[in-house]
Amino acid sequence: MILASSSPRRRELLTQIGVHFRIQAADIDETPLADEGAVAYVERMALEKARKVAEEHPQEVVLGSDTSVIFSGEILGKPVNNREAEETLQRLSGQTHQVLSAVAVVKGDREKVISVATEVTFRSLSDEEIARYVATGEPADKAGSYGIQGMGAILVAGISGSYSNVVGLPLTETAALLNEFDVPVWHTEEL
Ligand SMILES: Cc1cn([C@H]2C[C@H](O)[C@@H](COP(=O)(O)OP(=O)(O)OP(=O)(O)O)O2)c(=O)[nH]c1=O
Repeated sequence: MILASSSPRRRELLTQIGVHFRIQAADIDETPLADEGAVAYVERMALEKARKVAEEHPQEVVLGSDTSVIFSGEILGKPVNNREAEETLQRLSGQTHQVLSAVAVVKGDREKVISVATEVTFRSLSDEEIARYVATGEPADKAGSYGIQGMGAILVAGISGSYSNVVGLPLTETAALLNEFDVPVWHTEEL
């Protein structure tokens, strides 16, 4: 199968569950449509990434995914610069937000997409701490301007739901989806 992603996190997560794959990143326009809801947006992104690669490889199973942070009805993607990363973290400080990841699997004309939501609560962060965190560079390529798997772990007071979903790929649901397309995962084959 092919992972249609440039994200090192997704590569690690998929490896973690014993899936054999190769990588072909799909570059797509990630602009939300006017009035597009958060679930519709992440599912469309995941599908477009998977479809783009599947068109070139009609016989193969292709997985695409997208992760966004949702806070007070707004879709927060990756920050465009450090200033925006700081503003995002100031907004999320002391609050609960949703991390929404969609996973799309496409093989030829057959396609399926699911999405999973995880609630993440941040403790209160000082402006100084936010500035120090942004200066590490970690927020730059991450939805919501943080990485729970990295230094960002200590910004988090707690989560409700799937952890891997926050990092970029909900593993329980991904394994079930791959199973439907007959892609082996560790518990379906000898490693
Ligand atoms: C909230 C959060 C996001 N992220 C990352 C996961 C995703 O890689 C990224 C969201 O951007 P995405 O656009 O979902 O993915 P990507 O551009 O990194 O890779 P591709 O489109 O090629 O698949 O944010 C973390 O790594 N940790 C976190 O805690």
